[in-house]
Amino acid sequence: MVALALQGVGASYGKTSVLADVTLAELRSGTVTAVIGPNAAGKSTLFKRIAGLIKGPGLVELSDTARGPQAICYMPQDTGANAVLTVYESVLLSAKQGSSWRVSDAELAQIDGLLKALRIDNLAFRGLGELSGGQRQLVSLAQALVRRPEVLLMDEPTSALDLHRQIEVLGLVGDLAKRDGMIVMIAIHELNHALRYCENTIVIAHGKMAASGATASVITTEMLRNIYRIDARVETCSRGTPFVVVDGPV
Ligand SMILES: Nc1ncnc2c1ncn2[C@@H]1O[C@H](COP(=O)(O)OP(=O)(O)OP(=O)(O)O)[C@@H](O)[C@H]1O
Repeated sequence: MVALALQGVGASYGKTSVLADVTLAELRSGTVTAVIGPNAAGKSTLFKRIAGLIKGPGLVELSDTARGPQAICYMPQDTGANAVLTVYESVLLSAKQGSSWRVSDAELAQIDGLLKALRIDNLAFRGLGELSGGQRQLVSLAQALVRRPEVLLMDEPTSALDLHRQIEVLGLVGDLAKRDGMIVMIAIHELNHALRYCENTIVIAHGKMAASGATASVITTEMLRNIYRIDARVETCSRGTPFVVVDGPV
């Protein structure tokens, strides 16, 4: 079991500060948290700061974990495809990051299972350079999930996927979070997915945390007006799922 908390976290690029004072009470194992907010708000920067890829003020506190920094995996928005590798090789390479090169049958079985779960097993021996954008995104997901991180930071992981694949992937990630006790944070623009798949939501706007808490308490008419500058309502469908109805710009 792992827990993650942030205290006064910030980040700069050169002399320009783009993120400041992000404080977050403990996120717990098995939970999925949406990170939402307008373009250029600082969502990816927050992930890079949590993953230790950039430095800055404040504290990223990870509870005792045997795996140290390896416990955190950041899946970036754009993953440069190494065209030389096949899908299978790239996932295997990711699984072996930071460990010995000996490959066990269990690890091969894990990769096979993951490719099947993501329905890309048919692509296993295709070169990464031959894939569509959505297929590449699914391979990036496999590369992240195969590492079995304790904290998984996913930057717009479904942006290139069709609607069927989007809900399949978000459902799978939620199931794996619960099964393996992962903390998952997902930067996502589709607010209906946040409402449906993420128990908690953080709003980042202008490099600051504007709100955080249970998703239903964060995605409100008031927040949509203040942060996104849209007139909108959160309604509940006949099956009980909340969704955003947009009336227009403010
Ligand atoms: N490597 C960089 N060097 C300088 N500035 C950067 C760099 N990366 C991002 N920025 C700037 O930092 C700010 C926050 O960017 P970030 O990528 O964190 O936003 P975001 O919320 O993830 O945006 P989006 O929803 O558009 O992906 C932006 O103003 C961006 O231009």
